[in-house]
Amino acid sequence: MQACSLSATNLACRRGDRVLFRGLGLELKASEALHITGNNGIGKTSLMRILAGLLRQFDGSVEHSGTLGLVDEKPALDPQLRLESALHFWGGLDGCTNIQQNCAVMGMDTLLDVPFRYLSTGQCKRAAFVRLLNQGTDIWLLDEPLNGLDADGIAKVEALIALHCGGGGICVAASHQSINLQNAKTLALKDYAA
Ligand SMILES: Nc1ncnc2c1ncn2[C@@H]1O[C@H](COP(=O)(O)OP(=O)(O)OP(=O)(O)O)[C@@H](O)[C@H]1O
Repeated sequence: MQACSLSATNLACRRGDRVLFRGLGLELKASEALHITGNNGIGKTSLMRILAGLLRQFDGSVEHSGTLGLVDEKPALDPQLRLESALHFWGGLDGCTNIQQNCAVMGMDTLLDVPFRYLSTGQCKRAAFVRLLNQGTDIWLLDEPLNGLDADGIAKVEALIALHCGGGGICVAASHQSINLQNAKTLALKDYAA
């Protein structure tokens, strides 16, 4: 993995007529993790989408080196396809050769024949993490990564994050839930509320 970094300077976000936050800065280097906290509607998803380059900030700048992978509520897996085929569509583009192995890591290897649309909420979240593993990106942006997961799923995701950061990756997780992120910094979005 290349040495990665992620920083944001003086960020502001506006949705519709409302400025949600302003003056937000963060700086992460290889092996670091950040937990972004805040109540419903404060702007966590908006911030994650800005960091991912999917939403334009109102002010400020974001810089990164290394590849980005986002896990959110929309895993972009084709609901009409069997899980295996849906994963292979993206896996082919990502050049991933160990899709089966990543499915096993998330406990999804017995569900490969099931159409994606039939998966439960927690199974969809696990599939989203399989996709993230398949991508092999340096910087993980995780929006509510534990939503829908049972205790086993939570333990698996927390272990994956620890492994990712231990190997030089960066993880930013936005959640109102507590997450066991080793040595993580915390950013309370309310401190930047406009
Ligand atoms: N396209 C949009 N136009 C106008 N307002 C929007 C738009 N998208 C989101 N918002 C508003 O921006 C605010 C922040 O939404 P966001 O999803 O970022 O919050 P959040 O902290 O992730 O919330 P939650 O914890 O409930 O997931 C909300 O009040 C939401 O209604």
